[in-house]
Amino acid sequence: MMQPKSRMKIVSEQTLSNGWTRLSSYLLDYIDRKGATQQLKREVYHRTPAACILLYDPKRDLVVLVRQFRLAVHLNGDPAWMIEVPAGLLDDDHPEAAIRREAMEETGYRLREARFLFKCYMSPGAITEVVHFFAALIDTEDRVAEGGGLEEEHEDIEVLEIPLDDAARMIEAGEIFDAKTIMLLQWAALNRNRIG
Ligand SMILES: Nc1nc2c(ncn2[C@@H]2O[C@H](COP(=O)(O)OP(=O)(O)O[C@H]3O[C@H](CO)[C@@H](O)[C@H](O)[C@@H]3O)[C@@H](O)[C@H]2O)c(=O)[nH]1
Ligand SMILES: [Mg+2]
Repeated sequence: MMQPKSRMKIVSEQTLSNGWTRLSSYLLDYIDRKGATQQLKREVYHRTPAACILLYDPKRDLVVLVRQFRLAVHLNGDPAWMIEVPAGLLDDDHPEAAIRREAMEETGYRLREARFLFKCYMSPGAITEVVHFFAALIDTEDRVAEGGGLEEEHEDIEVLEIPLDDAARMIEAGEIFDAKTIMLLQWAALNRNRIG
């Protein structure tokens, strides 16, 4: 069998846009499974890595979620003050350091242990972004600040504390419709007895 690397060669890359994130267009020589060479054009959005976290309080049996405005969701005509797990870009930090920082900035919770679960590509057809998933147990006394996001970045983040069962129902009701959030809530439901 042909090695995957020799089946694909990047012929050219052109930057289409270089704003907040770079978007580029590639030409590839690609050898398909039958051995025929195809020239493919692919556009890629170069997003940097990110991390997200399930914050679960076993005593109160609740999760800490955040609500903020998401323009892309608004443009699709969906309710745009989206409920999500805390998340953020790594900004060159190690994933665990980054998620500790984001949890504090967004929710005011200082994490004790943060457990790495898995990493995922959320949209591998076009976006380089890989998201590192974490879970942490929290308690009321771990909330040492208000959260709400960084003023200098104009973040306007509402902190929500929602019983895990209610959050699960909100997925079914279409009130929670962010992929990373659904994945972590389902992980919590599957592992409730082991994490509590
Ligand atoms: N100026 C400018 N600022 C931006 C732009 N896009 C985002 N920002 C700012 O960049 C910061 C990003 O905040 P983070 O907490 O680091 O990231 P996030 O937006 O929560 O991202 C997480 O969720 C996204 C949606 O699920 C994910 O796409 C992302 O990878 C990550 O998981 C915010 O202050 C936001 O306002 C932009 O185009 N221009
Ligand atoms: Mg964020």
